[in-house]
Amino acid sequence: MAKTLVLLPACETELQAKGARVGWAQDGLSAKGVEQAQKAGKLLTDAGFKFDALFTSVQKQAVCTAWTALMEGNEVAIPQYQSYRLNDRHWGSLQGCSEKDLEAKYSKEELGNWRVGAPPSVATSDAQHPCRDPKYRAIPASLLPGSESMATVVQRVQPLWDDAITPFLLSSKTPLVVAHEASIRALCQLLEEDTDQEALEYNILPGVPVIVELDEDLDFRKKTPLGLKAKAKAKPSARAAHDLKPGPKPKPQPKAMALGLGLAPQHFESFTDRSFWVARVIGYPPLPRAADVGLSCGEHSDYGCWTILSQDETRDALEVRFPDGSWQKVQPREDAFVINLGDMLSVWTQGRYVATRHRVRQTAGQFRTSVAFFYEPNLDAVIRPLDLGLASPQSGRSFKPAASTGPLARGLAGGPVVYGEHLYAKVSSNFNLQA
Ligand SMILES: O=C(O)CCC(=O)C(=O)O
Ligand SMILES: [Fe+2]
Repeated sequence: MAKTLVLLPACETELQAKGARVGWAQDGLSAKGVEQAQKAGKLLTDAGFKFDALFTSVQKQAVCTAWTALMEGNEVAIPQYQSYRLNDRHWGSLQGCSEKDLEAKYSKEELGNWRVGAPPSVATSDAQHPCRDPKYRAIPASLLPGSESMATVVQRVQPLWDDAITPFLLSSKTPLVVAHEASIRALCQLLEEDTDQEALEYNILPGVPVIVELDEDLDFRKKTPLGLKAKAKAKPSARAAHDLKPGPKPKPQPKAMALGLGLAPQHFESFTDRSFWVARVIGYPPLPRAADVGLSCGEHSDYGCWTILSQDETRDALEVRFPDGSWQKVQPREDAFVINLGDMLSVWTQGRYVATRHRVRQTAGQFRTSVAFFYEPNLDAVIRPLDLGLASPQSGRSFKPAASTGPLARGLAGGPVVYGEHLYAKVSSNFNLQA
């Protein structure tokens, strides 16, 4: 059964009416903001919504919006959960500044970068830093930001989504989430599995409720703003009728990997949202049958997350190394792909998932073709062992570290590896790029 979630973006505040950025400041609604919230409440009541729980930030703006809206209906006995995880984005030293002041003080480029990236941070000694605010006393200092990028807002929102909101949805209850432009954007980004740039395109308007439909596994189906007049559609031109209609973007999401490791489905998204994936069609001319050691593709493990490999019908070519050191043939099957786990998956899981060592010996008298899709982390992703509650690294078992030096060795020993560094080290040792 489909699930429904209602998101209500907080209404205009006094500071916003003056063109300033609120961030984490406490700021009540402006007269216009109160009207926006009342209108939202009427829309939700008229549409027949009944809520089982209310989630807000700990900011006046969201709490006032929520209750002004709810006062328009008769449902006031709802459990309310407040969390700093739904706060607006912390704008660091830009907080409270008007757009005009910012334009005078900073370059267009800087302001452009801070749409996605973190603006200059406030120090913990600064009154604007949340650690100075008794409201956040119970929250570990390391979680309280001095400024935030879009990505860190997503990280902040995610645990609340995973641990608090999803249980309501899974038991078919309808939660109302009243939060801020940035936290609602982050929540939608998580649900829609979009990148920061894609999320910048969302139209999140103060006081305009967004009805989100999810399927029974909580996968995103669609979101619809309530009460916005649909824009008149331009008649399609003859040319447009011939254009390819863009479908949903293919986004290989390592969800199964996250779920299989007991992590939240989106856990790997920030490591792979700019995946350095590669797809290769590989041709292997036959080697002379007599060639004992002639290898078409020498022993190696793949570099990143995993590889999906399709082999043609040539038999006896691909071989996989087993823990006892022996080589086993991996014969092609029409109904199956070969999945090779990569080095970074080994680092993440401390060897629980072994990066398969494999090679190709193409001795059949025919030309062999294989197609490999290498799914890799972002080049700048920092990979370090996950906290999976493993008793100890399983290096004693079947896991044989493939490198004794370099970034991979560091990763296997528990340290961080930047994927691009590992890739470069591996490719340069394979192809002698030092020259
Ligand atoms: O062609 C194959 O079967 C394997 C290719 C491979 O392992 C690779 O290119 O990394
Ligand atoms: Fe490979």
